[in-house]
Amino acid sequence: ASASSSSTVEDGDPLSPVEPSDSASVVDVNPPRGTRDFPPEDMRLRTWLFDQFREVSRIMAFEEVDFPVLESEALFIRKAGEEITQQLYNFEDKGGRRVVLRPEITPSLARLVIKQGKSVSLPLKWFTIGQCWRYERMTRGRRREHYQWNMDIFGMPKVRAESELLQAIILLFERLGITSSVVGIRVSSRKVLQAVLNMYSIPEHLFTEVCVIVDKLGKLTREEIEKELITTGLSSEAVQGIIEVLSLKSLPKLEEVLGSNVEAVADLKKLFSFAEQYGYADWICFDASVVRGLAYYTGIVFEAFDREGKLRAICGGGRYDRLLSTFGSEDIPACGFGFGDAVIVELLKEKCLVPDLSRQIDDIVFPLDEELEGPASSVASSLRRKGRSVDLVEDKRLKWVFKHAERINAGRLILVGKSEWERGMVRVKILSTREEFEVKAGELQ
Ligand SMILES: OCc1cccc(Br)n1
Repeated sequence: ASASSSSTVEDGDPLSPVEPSDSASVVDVNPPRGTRDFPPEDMRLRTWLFDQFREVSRIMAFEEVDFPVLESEALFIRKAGEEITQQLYNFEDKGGRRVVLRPEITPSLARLVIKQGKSVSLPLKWFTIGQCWRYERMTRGRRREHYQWNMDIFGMPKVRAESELLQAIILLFERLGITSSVVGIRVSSRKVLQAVLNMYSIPEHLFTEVCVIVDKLGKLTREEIEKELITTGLSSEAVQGIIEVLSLKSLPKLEEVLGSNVEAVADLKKLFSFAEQYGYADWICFDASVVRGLAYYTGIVFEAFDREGKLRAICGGGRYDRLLSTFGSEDIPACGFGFGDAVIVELLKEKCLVPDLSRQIDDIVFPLDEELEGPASSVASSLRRKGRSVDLVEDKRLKWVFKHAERINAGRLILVGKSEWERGMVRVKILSTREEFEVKAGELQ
């Protein structure tokens, strides 16, 4: 979205007139609306979280990939009325190209799989962690960017793919100290809705639109959902039938309603039986109301939620077997999820599960006066070349240095003093034990 030249832009916040740089007023030091800075403490938490994402991806034998945040707008033009495509952060670049800051990562994955063509051996298991954007009117004060961990499997048509992705999500929760009593994962299949629409002979072309509407169950009232469904042309009998089936939370009941030979039932039964074997059955539950809001899902869908119901979905995903053909390529069965960096942090903070991530520095090197700044450089350099983290401090009073050592949890204080240096020595203080001794500068480890 580009800022207009008039006094306000479409999201209502008045544009401050651009001040000449020599004016008294300071530039606005806040990041753009809806975006975040990551000062060191926040960055340590983000890095720790992303390290957990990476470690689970490694354990699951996935390969890391990456894509530009900037993508062609064409990758995201879909007609199903999804929120994500109605909030595209789109603009025209200086070459007249229609581009976006990507709102999700799956289409980029699909694009690369198509581009790689026959050179990739299937199944392929790829993951990435990347920033995603939306242009949302700030009236709702929601963020415009977040980071998403995505794991996707291409070329695995059976529910093994969904079972693998569920294990990845559950391994992540367990690494964070979250148990199945705190978080659950609702699982269903869009084939449930497909079967219901078939029961009412509803035309295929309405399927995606109906999915996007019923995904708002829980956000809109039942009446609003029914009204939107009727608007798409469904009979009130069909609407009632859909709402009734989507309120089911028992797989045996679903089997009663749809019959045993419906693909949705077979898939879900297989998935729940695998879950027992993986040992994560207590994490997942069948809930027919789960459809997820992305147009391209075609099968099993799932979303993780906090059992207290205070937060938005923690992550979500599903099968999308026909995405590639929407880009003009031959379809490859695929399945994946997106896991955002914001809701999970809210949950960790609420459950006091954020680990101690304070700074840890091995050594502080401090010259006791100016003429020792050179020798302090060689002491610091030799320790760093041995892989130790060293904070080289000067022009400070010793009192400040001790305070600083505490602040950054330094292991040792290496004091470079004149009399010691003349004897080829430095003074070492172990900060945890207050133990102090001299060491030959050349033998410092
Ligand atoms: O999950 C929807 C979404 C997409 C892009 C950016 C943000 Br914040 N949220």
